[in-house]
Amino acid sequence: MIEVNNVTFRYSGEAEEGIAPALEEVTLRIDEGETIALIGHNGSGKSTLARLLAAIVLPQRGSVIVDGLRTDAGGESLWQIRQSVGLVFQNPDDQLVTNTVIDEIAFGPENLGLPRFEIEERVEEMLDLLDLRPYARHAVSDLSQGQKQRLAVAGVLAMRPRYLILDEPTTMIPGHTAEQLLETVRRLARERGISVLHITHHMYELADFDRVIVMNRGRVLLDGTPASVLRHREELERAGLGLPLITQLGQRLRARGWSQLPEVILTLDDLKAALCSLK
Ligand SMILES: Nc1ncnc2c1ncn2[C@@H]1O[C@H](COP(=O)(O)OP(=O)(O)OP(=O)(O)O)[C@@H](O)[C@H]1O
Repeated sequence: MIEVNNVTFRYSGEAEEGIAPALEEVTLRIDEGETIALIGHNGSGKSTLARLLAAIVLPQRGSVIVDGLRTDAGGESLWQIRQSVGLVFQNPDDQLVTNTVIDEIAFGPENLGLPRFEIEERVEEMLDLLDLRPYARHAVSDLSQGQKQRLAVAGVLAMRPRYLILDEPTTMIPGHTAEQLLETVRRLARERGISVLHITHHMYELADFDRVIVMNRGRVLLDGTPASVLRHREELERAGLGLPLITQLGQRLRARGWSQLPEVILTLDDLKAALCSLK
C-alpha cells in the first residue's frame, strides 16, 4: 500500500511561502492491485504527485509511505522504494538510456544485480509482452514514438515493480496504439496484482479504471469510481474538465425525455445496453 499523508510540496522550497505549492495537503491511499486514472488540468500537480510517489522528490510537509517505508528515510529504504515503484515518463526520450532494445530492457535488472539467466528471462518476457520482439536488436533511435513508449514501459516492468506509474504515456502516440498499450498494462495489473496509476488528460480513458482521482490546483478535488466522479459535472467544469462525449450524450437524451437512462453513461456499450433495456 502507498500512503500519502497530508503532503505539501513546493519546488522553490519552504523559503518562498508566497509561491503557491505544486501540491497542498494531499492525502490519499493506493491499494495493491488497484488501477487508478489521475486526471487534472495542466499544472494541477499530477506529475509532481508521481515524482513524490517514486521518491524522486520528497515532501516538505507530510509523508509518503510505500509498503511501510517512508520516502524521506533515505538509504536502504529508498533503494527498496525505487524497486517497488516504477515510473514511466511522459516522453520516452527522457527515460531511454541505452543503444538497443534488448540492452534497454536489461538495464534495470542489471542495476538490481540480478544473475545473467534471470536478466535474460525478463528480457524475453518483456519482448513478447510489449510486442517488441521484431525490434529486439534494433537501435532505440530507429523506433517510432509508440515503440519507444512500449520500450519505456518494458524497461520499467522488467524491474517487477509493485506499483506502476504512467505519466501521460499516450499523449505522443496514435489512438489505437495508445489503447493497446493501456490494455496490456491493465491486463498485467489484473494478472499480477500490480497497482497502476495512469496520468491522463483524456476524460474518455477514465471508464476503464477502478478508480479516478481528479486534481485541481495542487489538491485532490474528487476521488472515487468513474461513475461517482462523473456525477460532479459542475466541479469538473470549474476545474477545466468536460464530461466525456458519451456521458454528455447520455445526459442530453435524459433531458429530452429518456429519463430512465442512468445519470452517468461511461461507454458506448453501456449506452447501447441501457437503450436496449428500455424497449
Ligand atoms: N521542475 C519544476 N520547477 C518549478 N516548478 C515546477 C516544476 N515542475 C512543475 N512545476 C510547477 O508545479 C505545478 C504543478 O506542475 P505539475 O507538472 O505537477 O502539473 P501537471 O498536472 O502534471 O501538469 P501537466 O498536465 O501540464 O503535465 C505547476 O505550477 C508547475 O508550473
